[in-house]
Amino acid sequence: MEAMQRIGVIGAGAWGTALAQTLRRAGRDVILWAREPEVVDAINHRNENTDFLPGVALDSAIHATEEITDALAADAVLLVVPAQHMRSVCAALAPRWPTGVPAVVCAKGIEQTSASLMHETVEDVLPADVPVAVLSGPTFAAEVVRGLPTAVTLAMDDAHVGRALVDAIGTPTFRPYYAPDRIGAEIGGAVKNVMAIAAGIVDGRKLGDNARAALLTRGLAEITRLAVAKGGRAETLMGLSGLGDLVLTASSLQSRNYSLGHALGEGKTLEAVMGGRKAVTEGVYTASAVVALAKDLSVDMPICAAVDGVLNHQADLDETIRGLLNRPFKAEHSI
Ligand SMILES: NC(=O)C1=CN([C@@H]2O[C@H](COP(=O)(O)OP(=O)(O)OC[C@H]3O[C@@H](n4cnc5c(N)ncnc54)[C@H](O)[C@@H]3O)[C@@H](O)[C@H]2O)C=CC1
Ligand SMILES: O=C(CO)COP(=O)(O)O
Repeated sequence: MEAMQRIGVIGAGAWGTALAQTLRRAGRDVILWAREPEVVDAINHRNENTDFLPGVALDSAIHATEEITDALAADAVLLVVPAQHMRSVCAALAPRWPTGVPAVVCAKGIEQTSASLMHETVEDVLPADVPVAVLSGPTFAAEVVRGLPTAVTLAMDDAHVGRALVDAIGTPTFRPYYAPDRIGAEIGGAVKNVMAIAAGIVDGRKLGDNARAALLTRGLAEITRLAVAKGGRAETLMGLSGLGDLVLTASSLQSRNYSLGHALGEGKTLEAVMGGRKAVTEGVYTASAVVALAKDLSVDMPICAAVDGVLNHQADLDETIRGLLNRPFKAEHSI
């Protein structure tokens, strides 16, 4: 397969911007679509994304555009819009998508209206010949954009295209590991956001380090059950896009999801926290979608259901915690 030199990036939030900078470090030509004209202007004229990733000097060769289809003049296209907007954005791209050019899903979430994973949503809308990969893993944009060492999972069935994408995106400080399992990679990335909200609640409520460790371990068991029921591999969840991202996101106030949970645990309301935020907090939307998906697949996901109850059904926080702690004792592994 020919080397991929020109890469389109759809979405110039924090993550799309950090990926564009990474691609420049890898020596690629980058065209970055931003929804906001002021973001296009700031990137092209001041080499900074003042709205979504302020304070970092971007490579001056990153070309931002307001015209979404400009980003399709590329050898591969990264899709970096919030999960609930992925379908409408892909619908705008579909009629002009170049034959056979791979798409890489970089969002982490499950669609609320359909309980679809992002690669399923993208495949629903883009032409059938588009190979769709998933990029996921422990990656705070603010660290990636500065070139701090990071490793990720690049998942797709086709190892040949996967290898070409790894070569196009990878640098010594941004190391993609190929995996064949998109389902596992996506479920790990999406559901860890819900677990991070739960872990933030545990810490904000001062329930202790033991409780956080228990939550994360049982949370990983929940995530793995869902991934396997959907057709993914358990081993993927032990990798960067599973355990790796869960550990990162569920233990740092840098995370929008964890910090939301932390504030809820301290007694703030969802409206008060979200009202002051421009950045997307994916776990808020994925919580209800994951509960619907788990129901479809008959998978028990008590932690996700508890988070959904608190966020979307006015469940009392302390009663919800008591409910989880009073579940019947059971074997640690299915026997
Ligand atoms: N920020 C991070 O560290 C990481 C984020 N991600 C994922 O990347 C995805 C994008 O997140 P961020 O770049 O952090 O976003 P952000 O929170 O920095 O910015 C919000 C983004 O949403 C876009 N947006 C708002 N309304 C829209 C609409 N109607 N249609 C299309 N786009 C719209 C804005 O243009 C902006 O690009 C999310 O799924 C997130 O989970 C993944 C890895 C790391
Ligand atoms: O996905 C992320 C890190 O891997 C970013 O997490 P937050 O969206 O919670 O900030």
